[in-house]
Amino acid sequence: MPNHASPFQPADAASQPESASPDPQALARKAEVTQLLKGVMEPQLSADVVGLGMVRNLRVVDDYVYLRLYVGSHQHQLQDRVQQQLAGLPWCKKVYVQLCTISGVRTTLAVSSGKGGVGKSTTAVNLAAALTQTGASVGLLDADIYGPNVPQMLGLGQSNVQVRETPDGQRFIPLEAHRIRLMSVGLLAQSDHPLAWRGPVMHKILTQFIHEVDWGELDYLLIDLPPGTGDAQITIVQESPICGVVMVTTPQQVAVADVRRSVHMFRQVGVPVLGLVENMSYLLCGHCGEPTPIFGAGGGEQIAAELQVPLWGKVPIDPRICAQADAGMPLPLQVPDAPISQIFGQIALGLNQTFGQDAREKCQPQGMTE
Ligand SMILES: Nc1ncnc2c1ncn2[C@@H]1O[C@H](COP(=O)(O)OP(=O)(O)OP(=O)(O)O)[C@@H](O)[C@H]1O
Repeated sequence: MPNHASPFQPADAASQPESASPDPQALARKAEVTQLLKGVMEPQLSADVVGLGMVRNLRVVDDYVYLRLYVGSHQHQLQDRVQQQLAGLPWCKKVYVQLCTISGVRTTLAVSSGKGGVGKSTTAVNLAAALTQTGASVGLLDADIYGPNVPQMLGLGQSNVQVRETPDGQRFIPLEAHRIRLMSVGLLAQSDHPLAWRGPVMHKILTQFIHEVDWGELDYLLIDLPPGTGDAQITIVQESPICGVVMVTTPQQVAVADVRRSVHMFRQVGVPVLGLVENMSYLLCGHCGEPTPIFGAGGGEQIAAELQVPLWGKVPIDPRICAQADAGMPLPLQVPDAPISQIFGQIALGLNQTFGQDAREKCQPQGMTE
């Protein structure tokens, strides 16, 4: 069972990069605000809003405080709590709290990797499938502009995106396969053509994708990020209420440096990295069952220990993964007792203990349910 007991590392909104040259008074006030915000607890997660990475872009300009609060659809009350907590600041004329949320979505998680081709989309799809098997409602946003393969992996390769007019403007309607709701940047492009977007266009399209999809009610939204730490990842991370990252790597030593960079990027913006999945850890011999470490060994353990991120699972190489991806059927749904299905099942249960129904029941008075 993955260790989800304490997935949140201490984060300090005051330590985020300053955009302007630091003014000592503003810095002192920002530290004061951060300290106060550490007193605002999220009851289900038993952690404060700063440690959870919910407070970002905190700025103090003269006597005014500005911040963004990244929350799930069930956590809007934290906006009032933050306002109340900061109401007593003697020097503060007004606190502006911008609520950043995705309508209907409780928990947004990112699936990320330091480099391409390590199995990030495979992890996202199989984890989404494993989560649906726990009874959760799950959406998958394929934001990998370099290789948007998720529609194919769910058997939705050539589908068209429908748009609905709403009083709040246009909304994309997600596709659905195997009880997973899906939206993908790949569905915007002609097949076989690259998504050749320059910076501002890419920023606009990704932002639209995050905010203009009509997901309905979701327990989990998984975002399959593009690999690395470039513009696209930063846009997505800044625009979405990601409350944690699942980091995917391979056992190879060369993958470790990329993971390190990626983890530091998330920590810099205050987003907690919850766990590490080491993919392609070994090949199980079809005859004798002997594991062979094709891509080296030890990378996952090394980076997990160094960065203090729990290693949630070591996923073997299994040819059925490729076959099921081509067939559009996630392995946990087709072969629930395959080792890979079991590993993702355990990770899904662990996530539910932290974010799901299990955790909600724990923090409610006896006998009450939502
Ligand atoms: N554990 C595994 N066993 C066998 N094949 C795997 C495994 N994990 C991934 N693959 C295969 O490796 C290839 C790359 O996987 P995937 O597309 O998930 O990687 P990615 O990190 O998302 O890549 P990209 O950065 O290009 O989006 C795919 O063909 C996939 O089916």
